[in-house]
Amino acid sequence: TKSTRPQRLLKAVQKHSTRGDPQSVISAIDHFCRHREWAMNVGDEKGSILDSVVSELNPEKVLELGTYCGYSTVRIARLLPPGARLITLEFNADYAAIARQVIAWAGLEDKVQLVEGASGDWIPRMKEHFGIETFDFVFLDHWKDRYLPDTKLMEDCGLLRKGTVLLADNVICPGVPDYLEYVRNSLSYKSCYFKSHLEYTKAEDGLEKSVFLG
Ligand SMILES: CCCNc1ncnc2c1ncn2[C@@H]1O[C@H](/C=C/CNC(=O)c2cc(-c3ccc(F)cc3)cc(O)c2O)[C@@H](O)[C@H]1O
Ligand SMILES: [Mg+2]
Repeated sequence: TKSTRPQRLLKAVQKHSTRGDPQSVISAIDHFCRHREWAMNVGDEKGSILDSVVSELNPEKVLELGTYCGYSTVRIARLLPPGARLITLEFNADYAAIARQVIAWAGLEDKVQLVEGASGDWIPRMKEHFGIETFDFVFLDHWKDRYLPDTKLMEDCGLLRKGTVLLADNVICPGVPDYLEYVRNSLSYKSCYFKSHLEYTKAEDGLEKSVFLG
C-alpha cells in the first residue's frame, strides 16, 4: 500500500541526517519539505523565532499541543537545559508513531514525553499524572479552533503562572481569530506578533507570543 507523507518524511530523516544530531534532523526535514513535499511543520523561518523565544526563556517545563512529525519538538528539546522536560500531545496514533522515531533519531527522547491523546483530555491531568505544577512555556500548533478553548482550560487548571509564555503558530495562515482577539484584549496577557511567512512559502504568517500576567 502507498506510504504516507509522514512515513516519507521519516525515511528522509533517516537517510539524510545523522543519528543523535538534532540540527541535521531539522535540516533534513526542511530540505524534504522545501524540495520534495510540503508539510505543516513550523519550518525554518518561524522556527528561528521559536528558537530565540525558547533560548531567551530557558524553560524547565514545556508543553507542546500538536506534535505532528516532531519537527518543533526537536527544535525546542535541543535547546532545553539538562533536567528540563517537554511534554508533547498528539492524538493521531500514526503521527505519534512517526514523531517518536524522529525524536529518538535526534537523540532527544530523554527530554521529551510524547503523550498520545487529546489536549482536552490530558490538560486537566497534567498535575496528578505528570506532577506538573505550572508550565514555563507552551507552544500551540494543533487544530486552530482549539487554541482558545485549550488556553482557557490551561488557565482553569492552574497550569499557567505569572510569566508563562504561550507561543502560537499560524496566527495569520490558516489563522486563529478568536484566540488572537482573546490574548490581545485580555488584561491577563501581554501579547506581541512576530511577522514571518508560512513554512516553505512566501505567504504571510506569524507567531503570537503572549505572556500570562497571572
Ligand atoms: C481534539 C482536537 C484538539 N486536541 C488535540 N490534541 C492533540 N493533538 C491534536 C489535537 N488537535 C490536533 N492535533 C494534532 O496536531 C496536528 C494538527 C495540526 C494542525 N495544523 C494545521 O492545520 C496547520 C495548517 C497549515 C496550513 C497552512 C496553509 C495551507 F494552505 C494548508 C495548511 C500550516 C500549519 O503550520 C499548521 O499547523 C496533527 O498532528 C493532529 O493530529
Ligand atoms: Mg503550524
